[in-house]
Amino acid sequence: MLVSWSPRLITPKTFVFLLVNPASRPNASIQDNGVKLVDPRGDMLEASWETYATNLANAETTDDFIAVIEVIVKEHIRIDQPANVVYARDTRPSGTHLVAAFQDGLLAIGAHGRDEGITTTPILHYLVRCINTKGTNEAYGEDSIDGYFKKMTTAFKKLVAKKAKPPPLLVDCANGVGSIALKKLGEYLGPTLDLIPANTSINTRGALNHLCGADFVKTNQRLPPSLVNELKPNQWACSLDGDADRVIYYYIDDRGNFRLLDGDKIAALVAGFIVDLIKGTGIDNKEVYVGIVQTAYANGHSTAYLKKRLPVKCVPTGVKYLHHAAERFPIGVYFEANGHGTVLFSPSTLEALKAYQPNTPAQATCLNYLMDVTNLVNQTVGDALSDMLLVEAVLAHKSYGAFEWDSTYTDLPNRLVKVAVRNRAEFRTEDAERRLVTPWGMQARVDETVRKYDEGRSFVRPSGTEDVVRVYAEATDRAHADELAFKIAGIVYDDAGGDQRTRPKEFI
Ligand SMILES: CC(=O)N[C@H]1[C@@H](OP(=O)(O)O)O[C@H](CO)[C@@H](O)[C@@H]1O
Repeated sequence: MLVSWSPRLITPKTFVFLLVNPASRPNASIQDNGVKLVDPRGDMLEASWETYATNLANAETTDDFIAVIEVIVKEHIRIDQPANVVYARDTRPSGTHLVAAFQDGLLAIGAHGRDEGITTTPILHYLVRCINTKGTNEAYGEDSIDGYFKKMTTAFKKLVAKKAKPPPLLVDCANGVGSIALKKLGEYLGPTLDLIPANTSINTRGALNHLCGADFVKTNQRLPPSLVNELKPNQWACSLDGDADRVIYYYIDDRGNFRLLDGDKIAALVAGFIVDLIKGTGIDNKEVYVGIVQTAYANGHSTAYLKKRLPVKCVPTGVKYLHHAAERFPIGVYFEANGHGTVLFSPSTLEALKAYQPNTPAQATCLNYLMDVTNLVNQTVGDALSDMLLVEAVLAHKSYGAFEWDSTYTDLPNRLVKVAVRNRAEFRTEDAERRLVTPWGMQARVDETVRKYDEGRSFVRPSGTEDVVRVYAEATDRAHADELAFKIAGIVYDDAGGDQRTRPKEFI
């Protein structure tokens, strides 16, 4: 619904009465002095009529309207001052035009802009957190790109100081902005870790993510062709994605097989390390513990492995869901199987760790390492470079190679396919996207098919980023996982397919 609203014609209170229908938005209630909202996490947000009056002339829809209020109130935004916007771009040629248009927009509304040039998504998130927390007791760091690299590499160097030097690391930069950041990272790391960049053609049109990058490796479950003659057996390597917010590891085993070490494997490795450090500190505080957040795409064996050891929560696909769920744990480790994730330490956990007095030198060492981990991880968003250093630090601590890490648990073979359908809005899900509500009857057919496969699991969900429906399937062996995915995709296609380009025999 589009609503144009002029504050001169209608009072904000009437506006809210008109738009916030308590029946459709049971989490909003009209009060004498303003509006009360309860966000999905149960936080109570309040806003006075004055706040509405001064700010909401630009809100066009009910959802915009509510979202604006929620952010203003929750983040204590000073609405009487001009906005301060930090921006940057990636390496795509379209970036220059987009930035120019964006700068015009800033000028038009009288906002201050700070141009950070070409940099990664996670670095931009880092800068915003630093600016917003400056001078508070949650100050995150120095608000500069140098500050980002210094914070992360100082922590990494402390973590690995007494460990054997890790072997040189081959890093596929997806021909994206990660290659610029990786070079800089190498300068800050010095001799601590040798990084060997691959796929760094940032000026070649069409090269971004082409036959390389985290998504290529995860989806195709094979090496980027450019690394085929580079990677030696048992040497591990990693791939960043185009804006360097995800990372995937892999290696070639003794028998020449490609082995993926994806976001689930990273979560298991990192969570195990943090749990060991907490135990090592001797801290006797039931409120300091690790929880895991995954999506339905997490491999069934990773979920089983983790559930035996830690609380595990499954949320819908998308980092916003994972991040918020992880904030609810004292230490929340969240990773999508595709390699996007990080670790969040709650403010009270950080306070407890800072206040804790260890009793032995060994406990003090563990506590220091834990604090180094809090500085190494980018707690604002998934960050390929920070996650990569974290993995390298954990491997160095555990004296693990790729094989030992891979042996934590064995992945179930799995297959992800996509189906173009008439209208993906027909697909509605529940239970963190693991079950279909509509089209009516489809879930029952999926269940009936899945039952025929040992350790079979499959789910169907509409993509949030592409006009397709995704089908995921896993089973005890490769042929069965492929067959199950193919059969479920067939069910989807028969009931709702509409595009001849994705007939079942062509599913990818
Ligand atoms: C199966 C898969 O990898 N889905 C991706 C993809 O979402 P879809 O909603 O599946 O299109 O893009 C998201 C944004 O990058 C990412 O968070 C998510 O993991």
